[in-house]
Amino acid sequence: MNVHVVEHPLIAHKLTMMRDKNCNSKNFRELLGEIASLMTYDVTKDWETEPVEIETPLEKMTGTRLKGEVTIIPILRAGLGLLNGVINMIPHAHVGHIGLYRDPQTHKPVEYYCGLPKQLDAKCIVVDPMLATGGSAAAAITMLKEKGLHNICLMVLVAAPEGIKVINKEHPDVEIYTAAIDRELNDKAYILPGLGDAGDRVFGTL
Ligand SMILES: O=P(O)(O)OC[C@H]1O[C@H](OP(=O)(O)OP(=O)(O)O)[C@H](O)[C@@H]1O
Ligand SMILES: O=c1cc[nH]c(=O)[nH]1
Ligand SMILES: [Mg+2]
Repeated sequence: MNVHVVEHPLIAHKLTMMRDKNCNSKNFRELLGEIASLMTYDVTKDWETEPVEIETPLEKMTGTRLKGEVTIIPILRAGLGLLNGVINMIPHAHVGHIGLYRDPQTHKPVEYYCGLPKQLDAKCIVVDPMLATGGSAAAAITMLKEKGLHNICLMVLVAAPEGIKVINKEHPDVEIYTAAIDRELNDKAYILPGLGDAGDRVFGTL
């Protein structure tokens, strides 16, 4: 399976605080951003670098910088909750937006926005806290590929086994990074134990 569970005591601690139904929107947002920054460390750990000539205050040296362009793509709305945490770590990244919501009856994603930077060779990190049925992330990745973006990974906070299977089947080239793999989906396609509706908790629309 193409899935990495990013295991770290700080991530586990913060995610548990977020799952608690008494965690308010302010704390939920802050914790989500902090976990996104911590996860970025793992997502980028094998990224290619290149040498760069610089001058310290004392002498010239050959340093290291990330090679190539980077684009972060939050899936609206909830994906916006991860954006700042990732871009704080990669401040030169471009940002694209994909707007999708799940139809409450069919649980299928409905597209309402797609705005992407032009850098087609960029490494893309698609971010969304929840991978439930996998429909939204799979549709977002298909949209990126149709626009010519092919170097794609997916960062989520909580994944259901069902969603992981869908991404692995429809997009076997895409590595998934998640802070946790939960048990299952309920009959409304919510993740159990999960953390509820991530968008509502980020934006206080409960
Ligand atoms: O894997 P799936 O079954 O597609 O479910 C996951 C999607 O559902 C949530 O978005 P939602 O539709 O609630 O939109 P929102 O972010 O605007 O709240 C979540 O943020 C994912 O995008
Ligand atoms: O558990 C879930 C499933 C889909 N979307 C959410 O925000 N939460
Ligand atoms: Mg939602």
